[in-house]
Amino acid sequence: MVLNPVISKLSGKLVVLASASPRRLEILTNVGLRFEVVPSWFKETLDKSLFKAPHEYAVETARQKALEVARRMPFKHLKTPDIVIGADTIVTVDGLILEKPVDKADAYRMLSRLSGKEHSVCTAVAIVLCHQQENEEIDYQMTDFYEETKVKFADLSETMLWEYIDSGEPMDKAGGYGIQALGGMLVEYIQGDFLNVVGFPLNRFCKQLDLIYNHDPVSNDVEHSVISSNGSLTNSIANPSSNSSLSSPTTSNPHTDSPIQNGPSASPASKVKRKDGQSALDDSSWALVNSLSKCSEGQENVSAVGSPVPPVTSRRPMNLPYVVDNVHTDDLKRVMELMDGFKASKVLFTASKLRVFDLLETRPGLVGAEVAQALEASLKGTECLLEACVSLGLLERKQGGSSLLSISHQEVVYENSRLAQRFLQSDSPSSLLGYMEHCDELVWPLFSHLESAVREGTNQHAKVSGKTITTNNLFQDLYYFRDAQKLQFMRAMHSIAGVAGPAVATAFDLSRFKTACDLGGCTGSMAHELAKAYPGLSVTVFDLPSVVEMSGDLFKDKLPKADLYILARVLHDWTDEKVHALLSKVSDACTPGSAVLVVETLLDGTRSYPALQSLSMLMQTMGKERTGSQYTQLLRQHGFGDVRIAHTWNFVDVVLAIKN
Ligand SMILES: Cc1cn([C@@H]2O[C@H](COP(=O)(O)OP(=O)(O)OP(=O)(O)O)[C@@H](O)[C@H]2O)c(=O)[nH]c1=O
Repeated sequence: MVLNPVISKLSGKLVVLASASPRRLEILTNVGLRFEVVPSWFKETLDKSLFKAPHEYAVETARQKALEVARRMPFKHLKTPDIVIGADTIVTVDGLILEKPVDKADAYRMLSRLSGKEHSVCTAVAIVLCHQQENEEIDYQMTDFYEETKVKFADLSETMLWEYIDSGEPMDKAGGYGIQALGGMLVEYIQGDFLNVVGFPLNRFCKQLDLIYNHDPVSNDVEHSVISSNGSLTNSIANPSSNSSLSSPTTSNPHTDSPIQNGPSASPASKVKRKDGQSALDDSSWALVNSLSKCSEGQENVSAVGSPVPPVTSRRPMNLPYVVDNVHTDDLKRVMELMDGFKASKVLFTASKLRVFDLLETRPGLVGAEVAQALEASLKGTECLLEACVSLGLLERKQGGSSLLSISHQEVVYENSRLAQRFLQSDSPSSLLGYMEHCDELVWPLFSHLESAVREGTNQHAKVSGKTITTNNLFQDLYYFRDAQKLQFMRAMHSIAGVAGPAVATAFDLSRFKTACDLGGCTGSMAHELAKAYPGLSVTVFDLPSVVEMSGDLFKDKLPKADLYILARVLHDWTDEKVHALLSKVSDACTPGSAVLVVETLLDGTRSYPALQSLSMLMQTMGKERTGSQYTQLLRQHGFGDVRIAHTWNFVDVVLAIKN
């Protein structure tokens, strides 16, 4: 091949593309490369929070994809490749990593985020060179790189967005679009390598091959990780022909600062050194990975630091935990978090109820015994609770660092974390204590009957309080039954509106409206936020007689006149039948050009908060959360033609619908 002497260097070698992406296959085929495709089984589930920058996540994923295939082929395909190429493409916007959408709602979420903005597309490529030695062991050498391209999207209308999503194109593509096809119509400009966006940075790949195959190994400075067959690793100058001269497989542990032998005990992610000499994970990740590896691996593996690691031959796949353990570690961490979720919630509720955060606001730096005394609680229980709060990031332990073993309890003092100062102190403007109390007292007991709720499809109050709650007596018999319950519910709604209100008020420009009426507006905190954001807007609150002065039943009484109606966390309480009844009333009260602002948590198929909240509504009211398109459809059926959706990434999202 005249055009590219680099590609021709690969002829006669068994080159494997560890990717199922048809785009990568096409790009490499087009330049005359001969290769086999063996899609990687590596699941893209690395914990993104463990990486300092998005490209590090992509690089590590590409490495794992390539390594998985390189390690699998000798056993499953009974042949050893010479070179395995893995890649991973991610889109980053607003500090978020977008991969392939899981469904249409996810694609919608991604594309609406990209609309009108510039974002980055990063493709990482990992190249694994495999060399079978005479004793049949295999040496793996790896090099990696990433390429970044900026892409600017035009403003996308709802119609355009949905037409594109309905074309099916977004589903197998990072960020939910394909620049090479219909998605090209969404793009205003790009800065950088086009093929990098499509999924493979060909130019950079050729340069990398050139460094590997055409340069004098002594003069080139391509540093890359080397994983020998026994799982150990070092950094070396690229020189596949001289694998016998690899330097000793040691690197240093950032925690001990002592040289350690990287045996199979080290986490795959922490084990591989990056080109810049940094571990792919930061220090805190070391602690996490190492502690988790204690759970998932044998003790002798963990204690292998400094001790010789028994050689592993290519015939012993069971002793090659490199890829497998990484997947298991992430999955195990996730499942442990889920199993413990209820304990964490209860720790949060209990510490809030005992007013631990208020105490430490007024008296920061108390020792456990002082907290116990102030709470009139046991020392043993208080210390356990405080430590649990520290582990959950609610409190900070001061003096003596993080090791409980190295300090006596007397020296340990506690302070509120930033999160607690913001959301858990009762005098904070964004305090969530009211909502937390509601979750603890009302929602928590209902959730112990989740199985019945799922089987029966009804609310579970009869099991908890012996009271039958139907949609006819929902508020009077449930939330407003006694003064104490009413106040608790009002505090809950008030605290959510306090946190979500500013984002709701500014999700759309509402300055053209002169009068607004918050239907079911409870304590008026959402109304207050709107009035604050729009000084020209006069807002009234309409709710049941026991709640406000301007009172009435949304379903029975005449609605006050306004040119903007607000329905904040109201529709999710009701069945579709009741929602139709309510929207028809609101629509009748609207004149053309006036509007309704629906404030709800929108189901999007990905976030857990709306999905769990939907179960909560089933158990409380027999209502449910809905998707943006379900609300759009409902509103259109009631004469609201122009429907727009804004995601606030807060408790609630916002739908603005203008009456025809
Ligand atoms: C932004 C963009 C992305 N893509 C495709 O998005 C997938 C990313 O996913 P991945 O996880 O990197 O790869 P994969 O498809 O799952 O394959 P695999 O390598 O087996 O993980 C790749 O396909 C890319 O082409 C396009 O086709 N066009 C674009 O404009």
